[in-house]
Amino acid sequence: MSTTTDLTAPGSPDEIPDNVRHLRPTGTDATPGAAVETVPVVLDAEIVDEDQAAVRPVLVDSAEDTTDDSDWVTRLRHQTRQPIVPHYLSSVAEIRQTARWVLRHYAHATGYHAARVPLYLWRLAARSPRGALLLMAATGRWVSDSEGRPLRREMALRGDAERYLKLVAERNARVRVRTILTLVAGTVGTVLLVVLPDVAPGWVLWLCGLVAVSLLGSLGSTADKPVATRAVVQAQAARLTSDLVVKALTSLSIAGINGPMAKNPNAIGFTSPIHRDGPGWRADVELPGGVTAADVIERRERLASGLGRALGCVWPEQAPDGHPGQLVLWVGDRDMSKAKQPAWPLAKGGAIDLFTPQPFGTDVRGRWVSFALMFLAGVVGAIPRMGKTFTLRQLLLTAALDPRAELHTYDLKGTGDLSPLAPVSHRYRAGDDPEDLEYALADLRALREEMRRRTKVIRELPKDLCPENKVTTELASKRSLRLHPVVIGVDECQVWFEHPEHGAEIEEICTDLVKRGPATGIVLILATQRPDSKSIPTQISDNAVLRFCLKVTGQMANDMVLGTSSYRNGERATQFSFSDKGIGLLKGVTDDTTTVKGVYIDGPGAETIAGRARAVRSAAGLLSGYAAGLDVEVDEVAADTLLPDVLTAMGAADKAWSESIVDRLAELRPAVYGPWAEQDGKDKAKHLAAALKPYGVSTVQVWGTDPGTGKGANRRGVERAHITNAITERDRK
Ligand SMILES: Nc1ncnc2c1ncn2[C@@H]1O[C@H](COP(=O)(O)OP(=O)(O)OP(=O)(O)O)[C@@H](O)[C@H]1O
Repeated sequence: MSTTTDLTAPGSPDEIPDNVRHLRPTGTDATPGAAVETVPVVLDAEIVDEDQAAVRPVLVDSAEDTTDDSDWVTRLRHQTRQPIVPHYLSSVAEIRQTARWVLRHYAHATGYHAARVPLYLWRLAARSPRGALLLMAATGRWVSDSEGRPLRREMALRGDAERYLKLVAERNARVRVRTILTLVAGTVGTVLLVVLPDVAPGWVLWLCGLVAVSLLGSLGSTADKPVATRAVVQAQAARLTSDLVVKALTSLSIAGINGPMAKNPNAIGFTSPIHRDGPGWRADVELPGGVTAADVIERRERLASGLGRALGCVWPEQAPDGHPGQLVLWVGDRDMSKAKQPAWPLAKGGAIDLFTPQPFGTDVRGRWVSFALMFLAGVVGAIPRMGKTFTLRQLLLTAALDPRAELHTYDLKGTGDLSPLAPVSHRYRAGDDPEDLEYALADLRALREEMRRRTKVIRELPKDLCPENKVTTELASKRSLRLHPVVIGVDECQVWFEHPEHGAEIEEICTDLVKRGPATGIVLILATQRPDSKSIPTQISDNAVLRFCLKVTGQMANDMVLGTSSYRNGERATQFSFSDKGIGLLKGVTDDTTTVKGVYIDGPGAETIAGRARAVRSAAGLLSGYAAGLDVEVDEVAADTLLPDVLTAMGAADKAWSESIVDRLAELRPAVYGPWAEQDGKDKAKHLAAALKPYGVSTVQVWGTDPGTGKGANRRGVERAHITNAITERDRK
């Protein structure tokens, strides 16, 4: 119900009732101690009706309001208009969701009580004797006018004979009338009891009996044992009041708050009344000048203590469009980490399109947060055991549900957390053994080549097919163009970047993929438990669009994942507790940085979803690579980079002996070409000739000088022009 408090009469601050706090218009510059123009608004009074709709408070102009017209207009401009249509009626989807919820709620309640009717009848029957006794006792007290007894005794004790006699006379008259009424009612009742069975139909008798038993049974029930139990148990969450918010904020020991509060109890302002917002309360707080929302966010734990709520219920945020001193405090009815999350919409259902937003997680208000996985590169960071791998796995499962997407899955921790994705991955490796690293490196090189090919294809496409010079869902569906989404997921990516031998090259390729990949349909998502500049090179983290930061312990790690200055701007993943598993700050893919809880999908759950994704791919003939049992050995993958490697090994020469090329190749990539170089000269040449054959390159006789003997000789070798022609031909295909 809305408030009925009358606030129309302005008065001095002393005259303002307790339940009124000063509402400071948004954007007011509030310097400590400065006279702040404020508007009283009812905050503590009940402002929410049963269906939790916020009702406009009664706003009253300040008594000192002598500002001129332009001030008045400015103030109006700064006011935030509340939506005319309540949130739950704001769109067809919301209306449908609300209607569905209401229907389901009442259907559940009806079913619950209907199933318990026999139990309720039994309870009523069992309690009716007690009810009958209580009714008789109450009737006896009423007839004997027992409520007047204390008064009569008082008069007798005082010796006030006149009043006593008056009271006794009144009592006698009352008792007489009530006795007659009781006798009449008793006689009518008895007659009805005797006569009714003969004259009334059976159902009337049953109905009368039922009504009598129900009434007596209800009378015989006690408050702690009601006849009907609750169909829906509501979480007991006390209402958030301005006093509570102010008390909690002053308990944070922030000098910038406590100082001004000592001088002016209204130093903390509210830019709009506290109201219901989803399953919780929202307070829009204007902090005293000099205090930022970040100062409060940093002390979330103490704030929760001050509010007397579980930590998982208290979510302070910097107001999205406000100044740094504006705080949005959302206090949920239930702990976010324990509240039941709705079922992930992608857990069931068919194929999806990665170019359209897909649900990722729920925000603190329990609403789905969605974004499209295409055109971004992502970084997921957290301290261990907070849900980083689960998040990456969920993102890769989302990708798997688009049958066109080619997955490259790397679990560098090697525990098999990403193994559910193996049946849908084009490339898959778990572990960080040297051969795993070689495999990944070869794949990355091939991906860079693929990205180059894609940029060329996109550049040459007609403008009407590719107006934005980037892949579209239509282009991705054209198999002949080979522009399908490529999603690379790497868990514990620091293993790659810190590798003493290949780290630099991997970093270089990943930076290229992060910068140029998204437009060509290549998405790279990196997860690390140690977000620092070594684990995720700055070049990469700076260019990532999607950022999801679960609990971290310091400013540096926070800014590594969320971007420079995020911590200073109040985006602090340090605020999460150890129980906030799967909860993090999501940045870059939604309008504002949002606290989001990812979906909990355990191993078997992930296998089921991946199984579904595989079935769709299989039906569409889109299983490839590892998933199709066609994974390649490191050597074969390396062949993809063989031609550019040979060019590098030849340096500026137009022709070179095969054995010299093999020796330089072995220096370039020992893990791949090292074994080739262990053979003698002729075998080295044969090995290279066999490797080049699939590319249509033949070796030729080349005149050169033996570095050992210094003598000239004719040996098998490679011509530079043959290699460059083969590269051109391969790219053209
Ligand atoms: N969205 C979620 N909701 C609830 N619990 C979750 C969620 N995500 C993860 N968890 C819990 O957190 C635990 C740790 O998750 P995960 O293995 O992803 O952490 P991690 O950060 O990758 O750890 P490590 O660094 O050791 O690999 C999981 O076992 C799971 O119980």
